[in-house]
Amino acid sequence: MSKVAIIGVGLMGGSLALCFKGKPGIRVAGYDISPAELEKSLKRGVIDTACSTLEEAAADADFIFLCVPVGILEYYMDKLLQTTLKEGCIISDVGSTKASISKYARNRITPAVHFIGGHPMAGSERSGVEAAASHLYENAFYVLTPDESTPREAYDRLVQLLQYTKAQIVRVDAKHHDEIVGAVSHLPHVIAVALVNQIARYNERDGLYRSLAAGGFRDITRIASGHPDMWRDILLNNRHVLLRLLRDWNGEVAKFADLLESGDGDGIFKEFERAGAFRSQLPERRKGVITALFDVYIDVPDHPGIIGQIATLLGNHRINLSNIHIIESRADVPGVLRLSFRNETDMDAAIELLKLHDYSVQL
Ligand SMILES: NC(=O)C1=CN([C@@H]2O[C@H](COP(=O)(O)OP(=O)(O)OC[C@H]3O[C@@H](n4cnc5c(N)ncnc54)[C@H](O)[C@@H]3O)[C@@H](O)[C@H]2O)C=CC1
Ligand SMILES: O=C(O)C(=O)Cc1ccc(O)cc1
Repeated sequence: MSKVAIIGVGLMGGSLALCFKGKPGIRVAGYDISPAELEKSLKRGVIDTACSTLEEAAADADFIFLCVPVGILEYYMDKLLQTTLKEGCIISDVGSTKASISKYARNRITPAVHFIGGHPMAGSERSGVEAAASHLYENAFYVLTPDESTPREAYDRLVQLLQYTKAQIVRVDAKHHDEIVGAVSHLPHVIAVALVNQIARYNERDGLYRSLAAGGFRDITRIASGHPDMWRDILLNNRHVLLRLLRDWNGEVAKFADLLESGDGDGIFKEFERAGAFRSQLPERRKGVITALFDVYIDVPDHPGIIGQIATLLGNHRINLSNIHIIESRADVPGVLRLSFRNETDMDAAIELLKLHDYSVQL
């Protein structure tokens, strides 16, 4: 029997637990600071055992996953190293930054146990065990950051366990991880928050801003709704990288201001052309560090109750919708409904079902 201990059974920890629970020879124990969250995860069948202390969860564990906010990872690392751990135990984490916790662990870990940092690059703006899902990591990248002192055997053992997540494991140096993830995840979150706050300020003078920001603006700024506690910790932890990235960002914005000031249409054209060319090379339909929504559009006759019918149809087939939005609905024009799913499997199942019920579906 292998024991897996999940410390912090929220969105990420709960999703990992769901991947492992019920697998042959695995028992999942959970610990959380919030007894209510822990009770919820036990009721939902996310963990086998709810532990009231960290020590109880860690005792005899073969794997321990720290799934708590980045700001308290070091505290838990210290606490774990003060308890009696099983020989060969692997401690990992799911924190969004990797350099500081890896360095912290390297300086303290004893030879009998191992620390291998991890970052499953999938998630959402939601939090808590209610949002946990066994498919969260499917087809996503899962970064592991072992260093030269990590025994091959321990790394392989962790990779083998993580096969249950169906994620693609990639090995990356911890500092390199923080630079890249800083650029493709942390910086976009800062920009989204700043942009939303800029518009919110204008809206104080004129409420039309909020009305016209519906739809596309709302979609492209979805990540601004991330959990403030979690993002405070991430940004502070990666602040040296972010300060550099923000200086570069200021440069990009200043370049646009210059082009506008000098009326340089050719320059503006080239900026869009360059961005479009790089963007077209980005992998499509692959889970990245910012969650993609899988959208389909269907023409719907304008009659009351249609949204309910579609939602019920999908619900009856256990297809999870993440959003539903009417794009056009006037008495004389057929409406277009946009259905958003969190993964390709749900989207494909929905397309098949809707076509079967004679809806006209477009991607
Ligand atoms: N939310 C996301 O999309 C992603 C988050 N991460 C990382 O995963 C980690 C966890 O984030 P989420 O699962 O999203 O958060 P969450 O809020 O859903 O879960 C965190 C859990 O930790 C518990 N917790 C908080 N303080 C604790 C403490 N002192 N002791 C024990 N438990 C405590 C909370 O009660 C909660 O159940 C963070 O380090 C975050 O950076 C990584 C990838 C994606
Ligand atoms: O909401 C989204 O799409 C995210 O960006 C989720 C997320 C948050 C933190 C991470 O370290 C990785 C992914």
